[in-house]
Amino acid sequence: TQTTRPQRMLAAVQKNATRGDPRSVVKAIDQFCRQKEWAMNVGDEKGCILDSVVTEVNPATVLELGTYCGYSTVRIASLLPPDAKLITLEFNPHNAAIARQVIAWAGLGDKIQLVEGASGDWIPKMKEKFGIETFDLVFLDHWKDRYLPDTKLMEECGLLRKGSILLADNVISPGTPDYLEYIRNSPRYKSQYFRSHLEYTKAEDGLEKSVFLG
Ligand SMILES: Nc1ncc2ncn(CCCCCNC(=O)c3cc(-c4ccc(F)cc4)cc(O)c3O)c2n1
Ligand SMILES: [Mg+2]
Repeated sequence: TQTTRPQRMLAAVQKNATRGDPRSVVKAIDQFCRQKEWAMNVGDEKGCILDSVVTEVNPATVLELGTYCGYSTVRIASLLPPDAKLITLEFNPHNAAIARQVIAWAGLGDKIQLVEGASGDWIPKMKEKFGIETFDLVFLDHWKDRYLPDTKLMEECGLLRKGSILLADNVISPGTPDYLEYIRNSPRYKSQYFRSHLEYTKAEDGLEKSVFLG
């Protein structure tokens, strides 16, 4: 029977990456997506910007919205300090199953908690279910029309503190116009656009980094 793209991506990781070596997992996925099949990972170019933000913030608590196959999950977790925790939300059970295996291959299972479900359902439960006070860094990479409502939800649930960083993928392609409008005009955020390209292509895309001012 026909395999899925996430299954073929996992096979490429298991074939070409070294167990327990997160950067080799990232490299194997990027090679697969450049040489074999495009896939919606943040990719190597925007991934370098992601790396620099993670390194600068050095977060103890990270929330990722939209795991897909775990590429950015592994990329972020590979840079976290020893006791840091990354919670990643994925509602597609097939993608979640693939991501768990990618995360396991990278040897990062003890830093990452993958939760299956929709952001709108889980954000209000973060404190009670995971003992989270606030997130130091949030990576938004899920439904593009959920970036704004989920940001407002995180504010309402008290999950952001003065200095929390939001990093949003795809603000140009596919685009998140209502989120950009809000975050760039709100007195509660200081935003910065990092211009780049849509993963594995020449099309424009970029990351929007926003600091919550409290
Ligand atoms: N609420 C909730 N909670 C939890 C969840 N878990 C998953 N989801 C649903 C997420 C579905 C995938 C989201 N990602 C994208 O759609 C995406 C698309 C492109 C792209 C595609 C075609 C083009 F021609 C150009 C660009 C590029 C990207 O980098 C993207 O990230 C959830 N939703
Ligand atoms: Mg994306």
